Amino acid sequence: MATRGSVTHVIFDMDGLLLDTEKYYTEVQEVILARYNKTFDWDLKAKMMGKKAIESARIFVEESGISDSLSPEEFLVQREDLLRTLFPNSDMMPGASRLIRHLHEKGIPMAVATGSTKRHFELKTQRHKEIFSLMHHIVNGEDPEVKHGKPAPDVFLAAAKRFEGGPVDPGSVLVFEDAPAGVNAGKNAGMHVVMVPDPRLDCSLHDRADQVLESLLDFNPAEWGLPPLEKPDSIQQTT
Ligand SMILES: O=P(O)(O)OC[C@H](O)CO
Ligand SMILES: [Mg+2]
Repeated sequence: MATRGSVTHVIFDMDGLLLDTEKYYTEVQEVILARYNKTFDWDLKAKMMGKKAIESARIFVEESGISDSLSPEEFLVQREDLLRTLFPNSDMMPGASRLIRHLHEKGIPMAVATGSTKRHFELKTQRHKEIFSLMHHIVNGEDPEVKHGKPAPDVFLAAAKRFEGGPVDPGSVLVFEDAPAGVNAGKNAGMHVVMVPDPRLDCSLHDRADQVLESLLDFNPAEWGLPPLEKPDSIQQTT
């Protein structure tokens, strides 16, 4: 089979890609905007997702036209209480556990590169410690090497550096992302990017991805020169 590239290492985004957590941000942001008689839409969502908290907070108050009433810092305080009650319920996205277990079994080194804070990472993953323990390392948005959030390449370059024998050549890394800013970050780092976007995201925001999939269940490792799934057509497991 002709492959798209010779991939040796994999870096996963977390929110909206491995974990079904973007819905919590959406829900909470809808609640906050409703307090100002405004509605939250997918144009605004697309601009915020994947970014560091303070960066997305600035976009939120400015683009929704409430910056005279609510500062980015105040928004984060309001959001925090609501998010903290929701994050411990986080579920894995379909196909995430299956793919991670497969790549781990085959000895492919994996990492997570998230814009999320360390504290939020702990809350979101508390029910999924075993699966996240299969990652060689995790880089979060508060890491000192991540000077700029996605779409800057910092978080992916930091993750590529920390593999055994690193830094890994970006051309050998496959990134999985759900957010436009995250796809741009992976491409800005010189890596291959598979995008698994929410279907509500405008298709024009898929442009820079090397491959766009509806679900991680549709990913075919062999296409990227990675060890093939044993029985890709008969696997019933969805998580
Ligand atoms: O998608 P991630 O994992 O980089 O997380 C970013 C924010 O926490 C949520 O959009
Ligand atoms: Mg994401």
